[in-house]
Amino acid sequence: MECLFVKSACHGRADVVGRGVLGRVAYARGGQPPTLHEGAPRLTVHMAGDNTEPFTEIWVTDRPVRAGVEGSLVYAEDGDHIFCAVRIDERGVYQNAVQSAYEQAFALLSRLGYTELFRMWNLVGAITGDNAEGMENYRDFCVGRARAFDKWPGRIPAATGIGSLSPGIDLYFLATRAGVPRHLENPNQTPAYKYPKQYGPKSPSFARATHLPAADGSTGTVYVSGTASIVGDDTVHHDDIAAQVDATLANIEALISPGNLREHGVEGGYGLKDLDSIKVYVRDEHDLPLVRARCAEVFPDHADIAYLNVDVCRPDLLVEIEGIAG
Ligand SMILES: C=C(O[C@@H]1C=C(C(=O)O)C=C[C@H]1O)C(=O)O
Repeated sequence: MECLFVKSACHGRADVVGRGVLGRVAYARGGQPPTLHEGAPRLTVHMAGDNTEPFTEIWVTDRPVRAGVEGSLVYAEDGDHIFCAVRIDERGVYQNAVQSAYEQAFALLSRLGYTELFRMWNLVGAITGDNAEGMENYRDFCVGRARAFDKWPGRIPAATGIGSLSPGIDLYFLATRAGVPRHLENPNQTPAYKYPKQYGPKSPSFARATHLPAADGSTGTVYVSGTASIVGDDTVHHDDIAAQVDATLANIEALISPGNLREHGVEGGYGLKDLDSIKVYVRDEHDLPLVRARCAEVFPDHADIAYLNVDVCRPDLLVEIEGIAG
């Protein structure tokens, strides 16, 4: 399985043609709930604006694909991996709907035998705005997700929890039955699931990264969660975008370094030049040029990299970066 970013509606990219599609996520200027489109799940999320380019993230495979719909979940599987997407429409309080969407996804993964959830994306409208009861939408979301994980026998994987530009919550997941993932923490950050109560009644359920082993015995793939300028559990470098970018990059470097992988029982290691499928979330439009310039310096020229001008999960975070090392 491989992730590709296609910059326009064009289907002509050579590395997509003729391959199976497990899922498409269109980062677009409006949203659409997931459906089956050309035999594969397609979710359209409202996350591109006037100053950032829409693109489609495509999960491709060389194995035969079987797609399906179950309740509000849309999915496709290839025997090794499954992609699954669901949308939660706008409502006053999200936690019950989030718990139920996660539980339905978990039930599907269990029934089809993809018991190793390794990556999830949570795209939350008005993420730092308040719900109908005055609780921040992100905290409300975290309550529902945590309740679902309390009952899930598996481990908590890598994730992104980020703002989107329309109300409601879009979720998509990747799980596997090939190989055992290892979920990684960052030596410089408090595990998010242990954040103190000041950040919300239920801590965010995610790991800093998830490692999937390779079939050929090489280091394998590290799915890096959305990473920001947080040290311990504190946001660092308030109102300083350049310093927040550097702290974010330092966090990613520490996370995927040989030393940290070894701590988690994984041989090998990566640096920023090994990242691909990179998404860079920037809160304030006026910071885009600086962030683009810095990312162009540190990430490989050949990497797929997309910029999105959206809110981050804490009001004081100006930037967040995710990617895949391998
Ligand atoms: C930036 C942070 O968290 C964000 C929120 C996440 C979530 O709730 O799933 C996952 C990673 C980040 O997108 C952080 O706490 O460091």
